[in-house]
Amino acid sequence: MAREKKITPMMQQYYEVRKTLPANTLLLFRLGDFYEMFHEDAEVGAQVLGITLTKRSDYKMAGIPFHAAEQYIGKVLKVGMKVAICEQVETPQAGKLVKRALTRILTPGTTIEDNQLDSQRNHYLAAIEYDKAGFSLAWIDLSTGEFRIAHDSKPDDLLPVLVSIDPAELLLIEGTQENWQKHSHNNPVFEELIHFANSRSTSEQPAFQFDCDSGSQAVMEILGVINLEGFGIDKTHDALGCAGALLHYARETLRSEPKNLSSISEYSSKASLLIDPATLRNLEIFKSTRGLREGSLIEAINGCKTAAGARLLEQWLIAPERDIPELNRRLDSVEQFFGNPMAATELQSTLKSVRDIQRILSRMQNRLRNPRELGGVRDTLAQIPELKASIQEVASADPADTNPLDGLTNRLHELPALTELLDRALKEELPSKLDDGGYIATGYDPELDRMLSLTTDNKVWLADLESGERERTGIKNLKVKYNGAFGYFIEVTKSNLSLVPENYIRKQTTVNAERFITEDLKVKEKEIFHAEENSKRREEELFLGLIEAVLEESAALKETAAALAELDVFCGWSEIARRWDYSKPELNDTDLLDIDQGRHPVVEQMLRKDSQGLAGSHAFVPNGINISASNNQIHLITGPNMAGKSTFIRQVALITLMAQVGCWVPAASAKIGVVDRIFSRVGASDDLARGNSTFMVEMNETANILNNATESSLIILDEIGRGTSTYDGLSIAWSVIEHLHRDTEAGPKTLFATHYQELTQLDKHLNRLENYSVAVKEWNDDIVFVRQVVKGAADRSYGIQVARLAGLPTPVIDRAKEILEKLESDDSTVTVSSPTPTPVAKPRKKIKVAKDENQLGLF
Ligand SMILES: Nc1ncnc2c1ncn2[C@@H]1O[C@H](COP(=O)(O)OP(=O)(O)OP(=O)(O)O)[C@@H](O)[C@H]1O
Repeated sequence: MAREKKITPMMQQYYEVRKTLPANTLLLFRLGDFYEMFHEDAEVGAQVLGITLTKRSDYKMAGIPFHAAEQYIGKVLKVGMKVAICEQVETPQAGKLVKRALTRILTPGTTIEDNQLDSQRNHYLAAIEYDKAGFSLAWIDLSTGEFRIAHDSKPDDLLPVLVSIDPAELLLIEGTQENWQKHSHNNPVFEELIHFANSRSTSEQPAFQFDCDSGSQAVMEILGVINLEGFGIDKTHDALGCAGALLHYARETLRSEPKNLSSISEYSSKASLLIDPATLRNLEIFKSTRGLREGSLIEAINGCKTAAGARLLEQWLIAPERDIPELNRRLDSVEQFFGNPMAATELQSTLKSVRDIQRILSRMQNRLRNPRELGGVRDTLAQIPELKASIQEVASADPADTNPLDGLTNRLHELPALTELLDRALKEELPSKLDDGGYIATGYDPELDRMLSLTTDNKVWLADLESGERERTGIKNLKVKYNGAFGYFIEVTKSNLSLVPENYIRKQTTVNAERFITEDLKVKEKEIFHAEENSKRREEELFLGLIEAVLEESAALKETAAALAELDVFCGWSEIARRWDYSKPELNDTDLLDIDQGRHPVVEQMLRKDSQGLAGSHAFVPNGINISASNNQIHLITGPNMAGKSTFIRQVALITLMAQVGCWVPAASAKIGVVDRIFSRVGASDDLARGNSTFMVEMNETANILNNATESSLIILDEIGRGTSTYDGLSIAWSVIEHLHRDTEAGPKTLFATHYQELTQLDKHLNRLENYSVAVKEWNDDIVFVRQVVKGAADRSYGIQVARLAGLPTPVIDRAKEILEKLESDDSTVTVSSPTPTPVAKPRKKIKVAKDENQLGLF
């Protein structure tokens, strides 16, 4: 029989904690100066962190030094796992098991530590519930205190915001993912949700945690209110269940209430410009198709100098507006800085010294405090008077009575008493760790000064002791030293031992020397330890007092931080507008989109970069558009490959979006009738990983557009139908256009780029369709791209010329020309001449318009 193994009390303690943890969690168990992992955790941890796996008696172990823990924890969170921290919560005593407790569970969505967050991006934890009542959503950023909910009967209307917030972690009711899988067959919403959940850390929680009543109660409790009317939210709001689940999870992981939540707000899809997930990807709003920030719209229009500014810009892009007064406030604010470049530049350079108050405050409220961040509050407050004065300079240049910047200035609080206190209390240079001590300025607290002078006196006493003893004993290299194990001692080298006086008490022998203490030194040592302990305790007390003083002003500080972020976005936008020659768009509620000399914000910057800042042959060619839902609703755009069709239709969508976040636009002028949605079907975004063929994706996206577009929407469609056979594709493209045109007075504004020449005939039949083309010049059988959008259809497609430009071998080009000629002459008997295969598609025939019925016939 196997001998029963004895478990040590410490390991017993370990197992007790381990069994309470959620799945996918590594337990870091504090043992002295190390966090240790045991058993399976050690194996996983060693692999994820690249550290050594060791074996002690019969279990595996892996450890990390406690002072370097943060960077290791960051690595674990990055792979989507959680980390539980079990700390020693009392001073260890020899022979006694030290008390330990779980102090924190760090998860990808709830971490608030500085070096585990991307300072430029919001960091959300989201909860979703999708049932018969509709789609509910709540999200929270624990690092800033932002807390929002949303409910919609149509999930399509909330997918845009869900995908845009891109949460680090997702909470779902137990069994949800299995349920989604069951319903996913040919249902794009479920497919999108499954893909969304699979691409981030997801935790399924018991259904009771999503209960609406208890959620509502929990939200009111945490915000300290008896109803939610003050936030414009009904107590029975369907998404309060999700909000409750978030709070429950936050409490579990922080091991205490989140203390930095002071408000909750509702996101309404009705008040926002909605951009469905496919369009967000296609238009490369938050990242390029290669998955990078570089090449995205957000990168092109980010001129922020502070992290909080960059995060606000992201928030505005997450929920673009339809509210014209709010958009005008932003556009007007940019104008103020645009007109005063000197002041704007000055403001921007001052903003560089502003610290991230939103996140610092959130950490302070949740017990993560350090002297350097406290100093950050001081340094930021010190900038406020100067910032206010600079804004006033800008604002006073405007003779109007009310200035768009007034509201912003009023939200910047100088807090003179707090500023003075922090100035007086803190040293200039501050440590990042509380334990390091030495952060309170001399003269702030007489008590601390007295304790510190004792320590200084003691150091003098020790120095005096060394020189005095050297003289008294005649031992020239006698030293007074200190180490952690023995405290203070006198060290004498072996060669001088004969000179050691009688009152020295031998303590330790080393290879070359003997160590001694004396009665006096022992007494002094006690005094020194006592004084150091006292001064450290006193310093921490004072630190807590200062934290209290900051937290008392948390509401004003929060408001100031938010205003600073706005200021940063406006200044950044004004600088971009100047640098790239943007103009202020005029927003209205008509059905018109009128852009004069528009440019693509990202391609324009890329071209300039490629030409190392020089204009000329690499300069972007501007193009305008005038399109309205009730007049010329559909623009059919033809033109050769590479001519610039996709770029043009995308730039129209991007300019509209930019105007609806309040940013100036790359155009000579723009009048934008506010749109409710932007849809796109652009490019071939293969989705094989999600089990869909290219054509299936194209049709899913098209179906979504046809089902959800309204007269106030903007649609850009690029080569619909090209993923299938010519006739099928043409027929689909044709009927899509007919459907969008509708028999009514107006329809969604649509830009339709195509290579199907046949469709250009549709203008004879559909009175709100106009033909446009991107012009090229022909020169000796070659083509030159001029990138200009002109009225009228393109006469031919020039595919073969473009293929030659791309470097296709000459024999292939010559043979292609031969085949094309035969096909165009309606001769279906193309001679087979190896190695070029016979074309499989039937030759294309011309479209005829059946004159008498006003109907189109294909054959
Ligand atoms: N207005 C413009 N000014 C300068 N360069 C442009 C402009 N429009 C497009 N380009 C350049 O031309 C390239 C091709 O443009 P785009 O992809 O829009 O062509 P396309 O007509 O849609 O081609 P295809 O039909 O093959 O998809 C772009 O990558 C861009 O670099």
